[in-house]
Amino acid sequence: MSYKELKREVFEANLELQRRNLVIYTFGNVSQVDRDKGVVAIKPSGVSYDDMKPEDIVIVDLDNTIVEGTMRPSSDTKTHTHLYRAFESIGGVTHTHSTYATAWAQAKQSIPCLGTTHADYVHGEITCTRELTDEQVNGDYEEETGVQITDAYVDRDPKAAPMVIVAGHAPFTWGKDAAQSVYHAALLEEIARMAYLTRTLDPNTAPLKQAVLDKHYLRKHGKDAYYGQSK
Ligand SMILES: O=C(CO)[C@@H](O)[C@H](O)COP(=O)(O)O
Repeated sequence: MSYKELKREVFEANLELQRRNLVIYTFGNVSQVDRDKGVVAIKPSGVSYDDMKPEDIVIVDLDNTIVEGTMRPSSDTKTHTHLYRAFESIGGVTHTHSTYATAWAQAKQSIPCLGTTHADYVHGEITCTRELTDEQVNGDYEEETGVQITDAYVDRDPKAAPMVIVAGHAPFTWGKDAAQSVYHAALLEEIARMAYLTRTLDPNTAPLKQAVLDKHYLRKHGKDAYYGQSK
């Protein structure tokens, strides 16, 4: 894929964030990796979705050095590239501040699997990371945010749970490409909203039985399916 084609795909994926009401103003960002070229295309920092153009998308390498582009890459670039280096199966990353998923992140609570809608897409809870330590916050903050995410996946397949919420911050999702990472961000927001409303109706709602969770997840994705369909 040429840089121009990669930028176009990432540009369209970023616009989809706004179309799905997952962001306002300049919140959030989407990227996609080209592993053959060793580069990542990502949203420029601080640019509103209404003003953004395909040529504004910035190309960086996996060490965060700008390869092509005149604008500053997203402030979350180091988190994106950390995930690409750690999770070799992923091709796209999305970060939003969508309302319900961010509320669970601010409450520092993982989202339990309370129903089959959740189970169709995530094989278990949607994990909330540990809070960053003061040392991490005062260090390379964006890189350390990525570390908190990958630390939560030491014993977990990122394909089986392509969405996470960062304590005190907001969600990150991923997928086989930028478009699918946005699709997972939209699914996360809906699942987070359902879970919030469920627990509002009954704070003691028990998680879905494991047999039902397994049935729903595995019939859709199988054990080795690569994320399943994305539309
Ligand atoms: O997480 C944050 C801010 O907390 C970011 O997602 C901003 O909401 C968008 O930053 P840029 O991508 O425009 O630098």
